[in-house]
Amino acid sequence: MAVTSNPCIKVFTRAPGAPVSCSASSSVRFNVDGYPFSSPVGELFDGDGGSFTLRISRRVVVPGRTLRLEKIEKSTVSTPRRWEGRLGGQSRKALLDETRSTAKDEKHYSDVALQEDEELLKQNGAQLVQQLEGTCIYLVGMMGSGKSTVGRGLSDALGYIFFDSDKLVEQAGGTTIGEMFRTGREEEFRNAETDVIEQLCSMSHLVVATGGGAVIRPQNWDSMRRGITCLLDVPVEVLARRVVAVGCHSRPLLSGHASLPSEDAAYNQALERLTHIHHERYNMYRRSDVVVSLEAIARKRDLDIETVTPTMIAIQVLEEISAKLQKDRRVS
Ligand SMILES: Nc1ncnc2c1ncn2[C@@H]1O[C@H](COP(=O)(O)OP(=O)(O)O)[C@@H](O)[C@H]1O
Ligand SMILES: O=C(O)C1=C[C@@H](OP(=O)(O)O)[C@@H](O)[C@H](O)C1
Repeated sequence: MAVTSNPCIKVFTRAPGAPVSCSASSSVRFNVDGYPFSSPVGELFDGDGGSFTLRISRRVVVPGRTLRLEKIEKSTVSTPRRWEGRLGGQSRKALLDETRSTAKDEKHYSDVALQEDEELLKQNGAQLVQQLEGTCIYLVGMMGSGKSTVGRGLSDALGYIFFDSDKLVEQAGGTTIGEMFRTGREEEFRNAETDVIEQLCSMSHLVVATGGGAVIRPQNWDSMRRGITCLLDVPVEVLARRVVAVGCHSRPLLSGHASLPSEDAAYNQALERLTHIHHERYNMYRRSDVVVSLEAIARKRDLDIETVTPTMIAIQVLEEISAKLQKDRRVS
């Protein structure tokens, strides 16, 4: 993933040879490997019908390849709806699967109840997207708090694009996070994470699952403050159970060098490390614009905390963000 200032990229219309007609108020929206960009046509030059070159004035991620233009829109603030067809179905299914597997005891949740939540999430998403006007959402929180799982569902409900910053760091470095930590390159990982977050923050219509440690760097906050930050607050005992269930190999801060004799031992080790990290970072996590607490959702719905589904959490995230936006509007 290369970062370039003032890059020029060649853009082709969907149908080669089709005329490109843009008015001064148009904006061009397209995506590169799933990264959405938009650029006012003021920066567009060399149009020749089927293709034209676009100068991008902001710092953006440019893989240096030919792009296919998806749409030219008449307004600089465009709706993200056009992404729905491509991304929506799949991530909605993923969230539903995750939610169903979370509802381990099927007696807790009938299909009707699950569908009602799904419906509510969709409705809340459709309402909030109007208020958000493309503002990005950054999910922060401890390892295992559900940033990736909940983030996918949120992006689907909003018609936003979802990114997991850990995955982008791995793609950029051509290695795994586990490998970077194992070979003593945590600093390199943190720098790459900062780069990725900085690049993402120049875009719009994104839900970003940040890495659990993104909050430790003020520079990351400077980037994330361009959007809305949301903390997923999950008790450490729940986190430990989750990460042990999937194995700690992809979370190097939790896995030791020696393999542990039992699941109990793995749980105790994870709990101890998570408690320590949580204590160290607590004040940084609390800087988030909104806080979504798993305990509060469980109380509100009169549920056992372990049975709160990702869909329920995504609904709460939308509610908290909506309340924050309304409050901000009242104040200004
Ligand atoms: N609400 C939930 N209930 C039960 N398990 C969950 C929930 N949310 C996430 N998980 C599980 O916890 C693990 C960690 O979730 P993940 O989304 O990867 O967290 P993060 O991105 O914050 O590290 C995954 O195995 C996921 O399936
Ligand atoms: O808390 C941390 O410092 C880390 C959290 C991980 O991300 P998840 O929160 O997605 O597990 C990953 O970025 C890396 O292992 C470091």
